[in-house]
Amino acid sequence: MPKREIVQIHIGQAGVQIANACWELYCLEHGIKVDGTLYEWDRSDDSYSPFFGITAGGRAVPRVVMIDLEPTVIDEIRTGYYRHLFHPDGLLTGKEDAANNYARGKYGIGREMLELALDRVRKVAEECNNMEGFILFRAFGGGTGGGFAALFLEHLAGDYRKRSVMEFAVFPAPRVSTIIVEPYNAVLTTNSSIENEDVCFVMDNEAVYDILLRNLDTPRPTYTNLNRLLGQVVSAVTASLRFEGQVNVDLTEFQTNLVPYPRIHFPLITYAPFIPASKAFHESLSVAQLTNACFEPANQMVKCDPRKGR
Ligand SMILES: Nc1nc2c(ncn2[C@@H]2O[C@H](COP(=O)(O)OP(=O)(O)OP(=O)(O)O)[C@@H](O)[C@H]2O)c(=O)[nH]1
Repeated sequence: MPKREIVQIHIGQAGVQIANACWELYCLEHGIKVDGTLYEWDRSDDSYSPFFGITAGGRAVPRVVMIDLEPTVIDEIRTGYYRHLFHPDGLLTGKEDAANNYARGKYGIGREMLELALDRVRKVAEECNNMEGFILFRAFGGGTGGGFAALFLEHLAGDYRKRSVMEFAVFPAPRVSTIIVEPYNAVLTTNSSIENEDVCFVMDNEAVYDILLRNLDTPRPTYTNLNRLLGQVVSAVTASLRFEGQVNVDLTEFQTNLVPYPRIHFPLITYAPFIPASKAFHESLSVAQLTNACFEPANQMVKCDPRKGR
């Protein structure tokens, strides 16, 4: 039986910038160089195979499609450090963004991009032998991440009915926001997420910002810092999909274990330990300490109070 294969889809500015951090980390974890060649190819270790395909020439190619309605963010990848890693067909851009407008992303310019986006996903999916599902990354508050992604998800769920869809989404933060209409976009897009996805992990920038500020000695966190931390969390969540071990699971098991009712599928992520680089070599932690830390509100990736149920 071939190993499971998972296609990752990054939508909108936030989705694509998080992709930078995630794929950088996956490459480091699996010993893959910036051009896709492997540092030491141990044929018995195929832990990269859920996320990377391998060409006849021995190069690892990420199973990924990145979609944005405007070109600048993806152009940075096209010209950046990892430009040789990604398949050019997996990078899809339009000319204008959705201007933070859900309707523009869903019914306006987003609609024109839909067929092409689904086609690119189909191309990646057809190269798999045992595709298990999709992992989506986006921001609920953007016009592209909210509106276009909602439209895209409806069609994706229709085309791949039996495949799991898991998502990591940036949820609008309660107090800091760059876009005034973010809450509207998020509410509108939540419905598509409830209907068309199996599990959706939400994170908010305010919570991650506070973690960087308080626990990781980062005085002025930038999007790169936020995304690297999110990348770390995504890597930890997906480690059990990639590496062999007792907790090796597939995408459907995530759903079985974490989702009590199909429509209530927004697990809260907490992470531990957060240790700044300066202290990393001086700390030792027990399982009990780590477990307790996971129940600390300061370690949550979303600003909310679970005791109040919201
Ligand atoms: N964590 C993180 N959040 C981001 C990043 N870029 C934007 N955001 C957040 O994403 C939300 C806005 O969504 P964007 O992804 O910028 O918008 P979009 O989906 O590209 O939509 P349009 O710009 O309207 O086409 C805001 O809450 C931003 O704070 C990023 O690189 N990392």
